[in-house]
Amino acid sequence: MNDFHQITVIGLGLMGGSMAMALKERIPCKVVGYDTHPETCRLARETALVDQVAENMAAAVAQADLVILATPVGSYTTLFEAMAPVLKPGTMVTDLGSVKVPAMTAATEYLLPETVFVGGHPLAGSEKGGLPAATPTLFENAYYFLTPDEKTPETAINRLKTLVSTLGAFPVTLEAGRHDEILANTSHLPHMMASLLAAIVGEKADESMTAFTGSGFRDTTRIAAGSPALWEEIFHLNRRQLLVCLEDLEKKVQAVARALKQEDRKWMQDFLEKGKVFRDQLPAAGKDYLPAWYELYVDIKDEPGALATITGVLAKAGVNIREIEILHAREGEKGAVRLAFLSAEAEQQAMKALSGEGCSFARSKGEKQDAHHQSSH
Ligand SMILES: NC(=O)c1ccc[n+]([C@@H]2O[C@H](COP(=O)([O-])OP(=O)(O)OC[C@H]3O[C@@H](n4cnc5c(N)ncnc54)[C@H](O)[C@@H]3O)[C@@H](O)[C@H]2O)c1
Ligand SMILES: O=C(O)C(=O)C[C@]1(C(=O)O)C=C[C@@H](O)C=C1
Repeated sequence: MNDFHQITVIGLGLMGGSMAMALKERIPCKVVGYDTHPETCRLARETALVDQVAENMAAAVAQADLVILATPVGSYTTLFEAMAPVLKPGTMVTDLGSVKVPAMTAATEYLLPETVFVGGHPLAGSEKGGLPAATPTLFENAYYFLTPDEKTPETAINRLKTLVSTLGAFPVTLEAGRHDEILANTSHLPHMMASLLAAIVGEKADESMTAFTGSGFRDTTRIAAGSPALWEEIFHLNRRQLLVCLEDLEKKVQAVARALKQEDRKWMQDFLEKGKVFRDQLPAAGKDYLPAWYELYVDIKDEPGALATITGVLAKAGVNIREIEILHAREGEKGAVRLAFLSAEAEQQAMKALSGEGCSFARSKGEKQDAHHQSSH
């Protein structure tokens, strides 16, 4: 149960705006917001994003039971220093920042001992920034890291876990250093690779190349459109871990180049095979943390209304879809929709309902089941 009477969100951009919306929808408490950008404050007031947009940081946090920082991590030291004398004793502070060791260090250094800081980081976001890009569903079905340390009271961790679960996310507790190591590999390096790919084509200043960027290039570079200021800061703050990743990358690039030069096609085939195997099993990755998923891959023709047919059939059958994802869809061609359910029962119900409509689908175990096969059971 939520026991925060007032939650204050500092920074009302993509992440803070989404957090404020989600809190307003799901948590019965007063939500106060603060941002240094006047246009963001104006929009927040105009759209009634929060119950109150504070005039200054001190006013925003003075009565808060929980403060959530949703600003760039580089701003934390100044913010912590300014809020430390204003916070009520026992107030909890958390954040949404992408790098956790510097956040934990700044909190220890600048917040008073009676303030409880627990680092947080939802593994959800977008390349688009600012309040206009915010959405209340951003945290649904997302992993949400919490990085307490050995001094963090268990009750504080549990209060945040409850809040995170109420937002529809999956709380995962991790040591801050381990978090930064993992995210260097799975988020920060990919962002750098996307920017590298964008640079390779962009710097050629060749119009044909820009024109002929297909979905492969677009898929692999989407995140390069993220805020340069935000990402430069993330790279800088996690540079130690990122440099380890880059050393690994350098070795791998050299190995690939060597195989090409030596025409070692077997090596290349094996390398590509390993990548495919890893990528193919990704939806199941993280199952140590997530409750078991029951997944169906439904074949669809990529045409208007195809998705609505599936969701309509399942809604009629009263089946709750936990996650939905469109895969490999290209205009006018066949694609697939990945549906995830939380129980085997829901998956069974979905299979029954879909086969009744003549849909073909595969289960995540890989066994192909078509409408005929299903309806004969
Ligand atoms: N963008 C993502 O996909 C993503 C995902 C997870 C976590 N994060 C983290 O969330 C945080 C916010 O990122 P975002 O994408 O929402 O950025 P954003 O630019 O959309 O929003 C940041 C907001 O903070 C405000 N701000 C900046 N300094 C401030 C200060 N000192 N006081 C008050 N307001 C201030 C800005 O005016 C802006 O409105 C970052 O720490 C980032 O690492 C981002
Ligand atoms: O999907 C995206 O656009 C993101 O960049 C989200 C993403 C990521 O998955 O790497 C990026 C940075 C955040 O710290 C968390 C999530």
